[in-house]
Amino acid sequence: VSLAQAPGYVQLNQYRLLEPIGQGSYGIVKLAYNEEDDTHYAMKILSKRKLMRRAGLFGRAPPRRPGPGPPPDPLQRVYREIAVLKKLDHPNVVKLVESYVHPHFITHSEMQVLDDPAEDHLYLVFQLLEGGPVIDIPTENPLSETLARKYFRDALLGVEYLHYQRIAHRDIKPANLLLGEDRVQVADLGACGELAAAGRVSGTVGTPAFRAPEAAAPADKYSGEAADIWSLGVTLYAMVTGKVPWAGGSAVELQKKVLSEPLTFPGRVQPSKPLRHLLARMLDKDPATRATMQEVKDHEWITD
Ligand SMILES: COc1ccc(C(=O)/C=C\Nc2cc(OC)c(C(=O)O)cc2Cl)cc1
Repeated sequence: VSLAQAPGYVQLNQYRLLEPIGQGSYGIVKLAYNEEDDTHYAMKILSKRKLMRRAGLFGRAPPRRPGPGPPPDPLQRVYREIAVLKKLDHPNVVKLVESYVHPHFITHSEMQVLDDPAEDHLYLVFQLLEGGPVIDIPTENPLSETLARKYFRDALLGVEYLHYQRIAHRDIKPANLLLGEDRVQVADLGACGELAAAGRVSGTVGTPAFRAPEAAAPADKYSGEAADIWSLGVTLYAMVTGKVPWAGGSAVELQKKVLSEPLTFPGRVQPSKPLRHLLARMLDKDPATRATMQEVKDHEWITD
């Protein structure tokens, strides 16, 4: 692996790293040009140091959680994410092309992983979805219900596939619904958890405005599928109104609003009656009575 430092750009093997196209708590995503196949890709660059810091692992072993939750070591979690991504194959889930942890090749099972404690970066190469996120919120120009329905149907199929593979996404939001050749793919399994484990491991993963009210509840009440339905509901609300239903304040204050404030449709955008009904069913604060994936798929606004 050559990180040839030519003037102005970084080269990683056959990939030339170009401008940043995505940024988040996970790290950064850069446009990358592959000289071998004359094709552009999305290169997600993770910093091991940042991962360790976010997990507060410096210096002490993490408290071992009971049950099969995701491994606490964030590096192991990323390796697990890579292994999961390599096994997934669905038109509405992002495709991992290859991954590097510069500079030595260590072959783990069927994937090539570079590992070297000295180097801080971990590189994940994805097919480029040139349209980027389906919508950037907040915006005064939300999507029409027709366009939102087209994109949301794709997102539903992608999430249903993850649930079928016993995976909860746990961070669904517009930024993770990417638009490529006229279809939407679900991205970022960085927060995902096995449904079996997710049933017990609630914790505060994901993004506060999109996080289900029960995410702060005792872990036994938490269901990965129901939490994903909630986040899909907030995402659909954002696609058609241009904003999130509850916002502002600290994460704790926001969590309180999500738990206590009713769903409203202020502002000039009044969604259609069927859509308001679907949103109310997905944003039911009680996960036990919230719409299931099947109910959403069969809803009149979706099947229209
Ligand atoms: C304006 O044009 C644009 C074209 C493409 C993008 C873009 O791709 C952004 C993020 N991409 C990703 C992020 C991921 O996680 C956070 C993962 C993952 O880990 O699954 C995969 C991808 Cl691809 C942005 C703007």
